[in-house]
Amino acid sequence: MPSLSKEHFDLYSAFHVPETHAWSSSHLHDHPIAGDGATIPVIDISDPDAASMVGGACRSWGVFYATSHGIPADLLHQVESHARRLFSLPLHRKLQTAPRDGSLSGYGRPPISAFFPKLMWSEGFTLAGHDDHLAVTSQLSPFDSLSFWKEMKKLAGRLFRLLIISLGLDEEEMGQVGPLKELSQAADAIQLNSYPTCPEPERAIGMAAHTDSAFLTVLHQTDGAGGLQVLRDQDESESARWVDVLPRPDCLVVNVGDLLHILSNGRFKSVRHRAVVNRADHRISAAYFIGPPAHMKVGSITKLVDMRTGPMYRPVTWPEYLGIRTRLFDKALDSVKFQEKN
Ligand SMILES: C=C1C[C@]23C[C@H]1CC[C@H]2[C@@]12CCC[C@@](C)(C(=O)O1)[C@H]2[C@@H]3C(=O)O
Ligand SMILES: O=C(O)CCC(=O)C(=O)O
Ligand SMILES: [Fe+2]
Repeated sequence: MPSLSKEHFDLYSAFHVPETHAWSSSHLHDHPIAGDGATIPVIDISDPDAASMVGGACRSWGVFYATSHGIPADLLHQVESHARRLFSLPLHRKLQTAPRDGSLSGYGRPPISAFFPKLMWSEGFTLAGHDDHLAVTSQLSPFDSLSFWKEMKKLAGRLFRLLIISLGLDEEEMGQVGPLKELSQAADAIQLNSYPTCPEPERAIGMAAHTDSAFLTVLHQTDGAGGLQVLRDQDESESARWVDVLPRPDCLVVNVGDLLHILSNGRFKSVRHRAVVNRADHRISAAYFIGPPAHMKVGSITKLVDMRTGPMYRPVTWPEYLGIRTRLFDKALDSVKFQEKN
């Protein structure tokens, strides 16, 4: 019997998927898996035409691969080995950094675990800011992550600017988004995810289907079998399908979050995604989330609002939105929507 600490099943020594981690087929097979036809956009973000390509991908897919992203390969490698070291520690050591007194930061299950009757085949470190990154991981696996946080924030600022340009906004039309332009004042967080190999991957899920709440998520994943899938529901003619987001060399995965969907008055799609597991490959991912400063209310950019129908969503701050999601999860976005005007 694999070792069981008081509340954590040891995923690393499991010979089967226990009932606690066994998901129903109806949940896991809610949509078919797309054939290899579906191709997620791969965008060179230093291309002169990058703004319209990034804008187009975020409208239709809500996700794309970014190349020429400028994050040094050895920095990504360092973060990956830092994460592997963290996750390879004994469970009781990792549990010492479990989130305490209301903080989000620390080792454990992703916050969305609370919404599901079954446990996911993954573990994670949630880091709500660089200071938390230091506080949580310094006694476990010292790593100076500051340059990673800085580089990811700079990249996120580049991507955000491309999106704003693609919306055709000029300075004053930026309105309250103005100070956000370079995202220098933005708030950010990192989620390190570990998906151990699974003896019965068809019965488990690494990370259940969700949308991210922030403006943008920039994700680095280890090479190998992959596991991230995005839901492509392009049009009525075909049912929605899960599309694999396989690891690609020199590519980071960028996806739109709920708050960018709100800011763009619904133009950019907050893509639903999940992570499946496999028998052979212990997968790690590092997701960087960037959003508005904690006190800033985010509503639809005025220029994008059709004056007849008014804005789609009411303004919320990121913390407010996380609170709404804690209560309503998948219904969070609908709960901040102004009722459809008939
Ligand atoms: C700043 C963030 C963003 C969070 C909450 C908080 C810290 C942890 C992030 C995640 C990481 C795992 C999926 C998710 C859905 C989750 O449960 O925790 C993310 C969530 C969000 O994107 O809303
Ligand atoms: O590990 C992945 O590929 C997805 C992780 C994710 O969706 C998240 O951390 O929000
Ligand atoms: Fe996510």
